[in-house]
Amino acid sequence: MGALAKGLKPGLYAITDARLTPDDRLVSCVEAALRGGAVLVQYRDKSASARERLRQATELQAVCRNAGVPLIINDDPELARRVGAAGAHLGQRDGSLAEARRLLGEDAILGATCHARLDLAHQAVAQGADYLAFGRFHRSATKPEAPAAPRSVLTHARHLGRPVTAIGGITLANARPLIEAGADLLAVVGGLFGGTPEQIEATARAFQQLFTEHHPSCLSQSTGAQP
Ligand SMILES: Cc1ncc(COP(=O)(O)OP(=O)(O)O)c(N)n1
Ligand SMILES: Cc1nc(C(=O)O)sc1CCOP(=O)(O)O
Ligand SMILES: [Mg+2]
Repeated sequence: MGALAKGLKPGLYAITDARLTPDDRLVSCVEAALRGGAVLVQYRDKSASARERLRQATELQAVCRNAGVPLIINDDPELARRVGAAGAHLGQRDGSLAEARRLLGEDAILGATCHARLDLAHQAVAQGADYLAFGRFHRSATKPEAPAAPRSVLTHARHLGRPVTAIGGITLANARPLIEAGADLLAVVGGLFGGTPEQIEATARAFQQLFTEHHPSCLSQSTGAQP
């Protein structure tokens, strides 16, 4: 499998977190994930002020642009517009995908949370989502209240013709069956951003290696890995 629509590539989707990637290490942690080959980054912060969020998102946009990797802003299409990010991720209570599309334009990447529900995925596609996120697949310290999802939803969702993202409690130890079930992207917070920048880089590289093993032709350009 090669590149997906809108320049998306199969691989690790690194999601920031106010606890694990606090302000003083946000940029170094994301840079480490990018060095390890993360193919997509999401800025997700539920606690910072609007002013802090603008500054942090601006910094991450510069880092991601340098790396040639799209930055997605969680919950907030207006912030995505202000910092020139590639797109936004919206959950079921985060407002309309159609309005986000109007605000950000046709080229923007819009992601939608679908939990374990294919009906929500169908709706999201009809409303213009570019990728579909399902989860949670394992216990998540980041979002323990997220409803559980079976791996089979990843396989079924492939028929919808949008990149399929898995999220929730994903680690190197449990990632492979999710890729085998059909995940194009693995969205990870705790299973990536727990350690030092060196550890984050190594973990990101190991996630990417799982994709390379599953799709031997698809990642050599993005990671620099030899086939
Ligand atoms: C890639 C990805 N998938 C799912 C989510 C969760 O979105 P949402 O349900 O809106 O919950 P919050 O992240 O806003 O707490 C996500 N952010 N990213
Ligand atoms: C933000 C989020 N959304 C989820 C969902 O199921 O929709 S699970 C989740 C948390 C992901 O963090 P971690 O990798 O640490 O479990
Ligand atoms: Mg949300």
